Amino acid sequence: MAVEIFYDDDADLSIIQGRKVAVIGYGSQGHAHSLSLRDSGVDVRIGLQEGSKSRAKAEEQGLRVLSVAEAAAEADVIMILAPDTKQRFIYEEHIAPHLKDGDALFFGHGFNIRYDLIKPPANVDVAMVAPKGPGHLVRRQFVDGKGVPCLIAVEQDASGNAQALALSYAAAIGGARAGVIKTTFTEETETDLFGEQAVLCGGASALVQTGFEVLTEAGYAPEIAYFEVLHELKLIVDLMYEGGIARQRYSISDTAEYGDLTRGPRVISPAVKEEMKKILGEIQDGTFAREWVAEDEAGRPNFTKLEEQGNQHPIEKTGKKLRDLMSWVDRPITETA
Ligand SMILES: NC(=O)C1=CN([C@@H]2O[C@H](COP(=O)(O)OP(=O)(O)OC[C@H]3O[C@@H](n4cnc5c(N)ncnc54)[C@H](OP(=O)(O)O)[C@@H]3O)[C@@H](O)[C@H]2O)C=CC1
Ligand SMILES: CC[C@](O)(C(C)=O)C(=O)O
Ligand SMILES: [Mg+2]
Ligand SMILES: [Mg+2]
Repeated sequence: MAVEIFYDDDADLSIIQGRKVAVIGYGSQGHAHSLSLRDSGVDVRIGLQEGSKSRAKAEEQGLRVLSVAEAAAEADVIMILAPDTKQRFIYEEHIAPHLKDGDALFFGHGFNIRYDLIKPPANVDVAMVAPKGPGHLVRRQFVDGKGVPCLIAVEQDASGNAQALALSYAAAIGGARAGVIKTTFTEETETDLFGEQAVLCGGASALVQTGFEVLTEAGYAPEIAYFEVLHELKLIVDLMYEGGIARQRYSISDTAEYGDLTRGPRVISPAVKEEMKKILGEIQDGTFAREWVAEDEAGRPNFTKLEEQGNQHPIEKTGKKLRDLMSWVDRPITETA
């Protein structure tokens, strides 16, 4: 079935401009949504926990920061942009007691609804506006007059206007400049988790690290290995982004293209595809969600260990040295947060 895609002309910005929005969290997504909502003429306040590291940044940007409970009580659209594993506690303690008839509860990712961690009451709209890109680029694209595509979904339409409200919100953060696709909480959650685990983050990071290891273990200079498997990856992906895999293949040499066509499927072999299917199965049957929630509740021992191992990988040291020589590359991921 063809998806529905909406653009600026389909959205009514005045809907979100007529509401009071609370953004809970001021991290990667939170700062991008809040600043762009404000720049789009929306009445926005930020809800943060006591002692939050993010408070100073939000206040420096001229935003009004309240406690989560105060922000939720004041607002009629509450967008939860705190970490997925913390959302249910924040919701139960600080948001649920302040929900009123006609309020809207918004999410930037469907995890807590898809896995039944948050169960909102029947008298509020429950919708999602999920940018398909990192928050810092969501903001950077907005400032540059462009946008990151967004997904919208409505889980509960108490008002009868939840979709128009979600589309209006998506337009206010620049999403409708690029395209807003209608989906469901289930489809967004499962595809987002699969994408980040198998391809965008897990797959790509492991591919780059393994390529670097193969070259350096074979005696090649780490600097050459770094340029080959990491730095140049962006240039190749930029071509895919602009014109698909076909454009990338048009631009590379025919020697590279022959290697691509014949060796690529050996790297991403049928066994890799089978593993990807297993990963998708663990997302669909809730295994991954249960594991991640339990890992967080246990204080993240495995997460911390693996993150540290990643930081110690030799490619990070080589990369830092080389990026220090290319002033334009190591641009702060945002000028605002
Ligand atoms: N990162 C991304 O680009 C994307 C994220 N998403 C989704 O957006 C949501 C937010 O993710 P992300 O932006 O990465 O989160 P971050 O980790 O970058 O930021 C989380 C923010 O929430 C605050 N916070 C933490 N605990 C609490 C609390 N108890 N009460 C109130 N605020 C709290 C943090 O404050 P402090 O600084 O004090 O820790 C911080 O400001 C998630 O649902 C995620 O899946 C969706 C698309 C892309
Ligand atoms: C790809 C990672 C992501 O899903 C994103 C930036 O969209 C995330 O959860 O951060
Ligand atoms: Mg994503
Ligand atoms: Mg994600």
